[in-house]
Amino acid sequence: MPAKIPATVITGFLGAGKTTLIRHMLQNAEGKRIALIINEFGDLGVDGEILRGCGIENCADEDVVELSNGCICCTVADDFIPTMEALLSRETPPDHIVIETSGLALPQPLVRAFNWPGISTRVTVDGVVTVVDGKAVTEGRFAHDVAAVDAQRTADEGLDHDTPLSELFEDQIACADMIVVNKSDLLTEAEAEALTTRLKSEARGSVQVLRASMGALPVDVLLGQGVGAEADMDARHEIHHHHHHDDDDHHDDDHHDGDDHHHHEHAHGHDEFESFVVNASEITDPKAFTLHLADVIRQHDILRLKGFAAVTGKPMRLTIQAVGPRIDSYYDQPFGAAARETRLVVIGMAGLDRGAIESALQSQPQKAPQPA
Ligand SMILES: Nc1nc2c(ncn2[C@@H]2O[C@H](COP(=O)(O)OP(=O)(O)OP(=O)(O)O)[C@@H](O)[C@H]2O)c(=O)[nH]1
Repeated sequence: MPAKIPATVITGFLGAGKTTLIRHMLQNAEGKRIALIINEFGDLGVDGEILRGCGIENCADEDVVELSNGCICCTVADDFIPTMEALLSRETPPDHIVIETSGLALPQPLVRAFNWPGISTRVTVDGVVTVVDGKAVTEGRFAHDVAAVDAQRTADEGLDHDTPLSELFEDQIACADMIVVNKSDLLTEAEAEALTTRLKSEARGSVQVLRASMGALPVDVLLGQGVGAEADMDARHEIHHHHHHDDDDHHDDDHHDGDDHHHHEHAHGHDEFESFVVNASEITDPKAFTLHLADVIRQHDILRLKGFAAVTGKPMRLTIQAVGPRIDSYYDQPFGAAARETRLVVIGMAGLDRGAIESALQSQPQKAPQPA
């Protein structure tokens, strides 16, 4: 029997830097044939576009597979398993499979899926890498400390108080074989130390915690962990229970039958989020536009905004990435055959004011204020 193909699961909250880390890995893969499976939240395939557009030699377009349904933990059977089977039955199967989960996915159901008949004999989970936005967590956004997050939420009447942000984060930590404290460039030495110590204490015992900037870690460190995570799920319990639990003791597990126990524990956190795509015309002033975006993000509590903008007079598309209040933008490649338009995916907690956000993003901001 041929050796099992190793698969690495890359998880981490929205905007932590999963795509950036994968891009770096592909650029440094040195001939290793890596197939990528991407599961994005929202229908704009930005991560797939970024990775496909990277022009990396080892990364042929056909090696980037996007799962069509938003949520990997609900669509394992319909979407993920067939995708894996198709990959495995290729004439030249990949040396390694890397799966990028959506920033809102729980990794546990995905890892469990590797125990499926027909999959378990051919693939094994080499390791689960959880990418953490070091800056955001240090600032207390989607932190572990549920009490602190809840206190913050309760203090801010504009926020829904009963949300699974911190649960998702903790589940992603609980499932990790390796935790990457990314965005270290934005942290002081002391902050990086403190966060590393804290994550080590929250994670399972054997877990490595590594710092990185722009996901730059040696490929040999990321891949080849050889853990076999799918056989070790008991150690990776989802540590959180139904998120209504605190409010209502009658929601305890006991009235659910055993089979749906795990399902119940997941509490379908992702239903609490929504995403949509906004199309807009060309923008004339990218600087003014990003300032305007920052306002819209703040005003509407948008968690993540990403996509491409067409800028008048520029043949290249402007990639825009916002994680909370921080916005990056850069020209990445010509539009080519794609329509010259601005397309942005917006992700936030359910209840976003879609109409208001759409019209705000579609309105052209005034010229950027001149520096004094
Ligand atoms: N300063 C800094 N920015 C980073 C770093 N890593 C990623 N970023 C930026 O953070 C933003 C989000 O990075 P992505 O790699 O798209 O994050 P992701 O986890 O794939 O995001 P989702 O797929 O939306 O969950 C981008 O603008 C990146 O350029 C880092 O180490 N330092």
